[in-house]
Amino acid sequence: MSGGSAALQPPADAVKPVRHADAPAPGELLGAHYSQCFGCGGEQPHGLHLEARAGEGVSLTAEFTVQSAHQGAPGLAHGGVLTTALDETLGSLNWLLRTVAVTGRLETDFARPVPVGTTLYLSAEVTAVAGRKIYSSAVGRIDGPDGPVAVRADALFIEVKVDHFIDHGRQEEIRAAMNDPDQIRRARAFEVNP
Ligand SMILES: CCCCCCCCCCCCCCCC(=O)SCCNC(=O)CCNC(=O)[C@H](O)C(C)(C)COP(=O)(O)OP(=O)(O)OC[C@H]1O[C@@H](n2cnc3c(N)ncnc32)[C@H](O)[C@@H]1OP(=O)(O)O
Repeated sequence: MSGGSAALQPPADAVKPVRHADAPAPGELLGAHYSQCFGCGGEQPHGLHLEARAGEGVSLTAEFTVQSAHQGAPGLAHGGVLTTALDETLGSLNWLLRTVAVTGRLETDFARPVPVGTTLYLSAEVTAVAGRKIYSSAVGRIDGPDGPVAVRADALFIEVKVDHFIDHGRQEEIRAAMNDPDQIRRARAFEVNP
C-alpha cells in the first residue's frame, strides 16, 4: 500500500484532469519527447527505451524491458532505474493534457524485485489538477499487464513554461533540440495549446 505523503494529497480545490482535444487517440504510441532522453529516447544506448501508449481519459500504459545495463544487485533491476521508468511514464501523461511539466515530487514503493530480462508493464493516470500542480499515480507489473505489482508511485508534477528548459538546459543540447524541426514544432504546440 502506498504511503502517499501529505504533499501528494490533492487540495480541496483540485479538479479532475481534462484530456486535451488533440491528445493522441487511445491505443496510439506517444513516441519519444526527446531522442536523447534516458527514459524514452531512441538514441540512448543504455536508456530504458520506454514506449508509452495513450489510454482512455488521462491515462496511459507503457512497457520497458530491464537490460543488463540497468542492474543494481546482480541480475536485478536497480531501484533508481525502476523509479526512472515510473517518472518517465508519469511524465508522459502530461502530453495528454498538452501541459509542459516537470517532476516536483515522486514517491516509489518497491513491492517485488525485478529480474533482468523482465518486461515491466506500467499503467498511469492523472488523478487531479490544482492550478500548476498535476497529481498522478502509476503501477508497474511483471509477468504480464495483469501480473503482480512490482512497483508503484505517486507524483506531483509542476507546470512550467518551455523557457524552463531553455533557461536551465546546457546550451549545446538546447541548440541541437531547437534545430530539430520536430522539437520546434512540439515546443510551439506547447506554447499555442496551453
Ligand atoms: C527546446 C526545448 C523543448 C523542450 C520540450 C520539453 C518537453 C517536456 C520534457 C519533460 C521531461 C520529462 C522527463 C521526466 C520527468 C522529469 O524527470 S523532469 C526532471 C526532474 N525535475 C526537475 O528537474 C524539477 C526541478 N525543480 C524545479 O525546477 C522547480 O522546483 C519547480 C518544480 C519548477 C517548481 O518551482 P516554481 O516554478 O518556482 O514553483 P513553486 O512556486 O515553488 O511551486 C508551485 C507549487 O508547487 C508546489 N511544489 C513545488 N515543488 C514541490 C515539491 N517538491 N513537493 C511538493 N510541492 C511542491 C509548491 O508548494 C507550490 O504550491 P502552491 O503554493 O501553488 O500550492
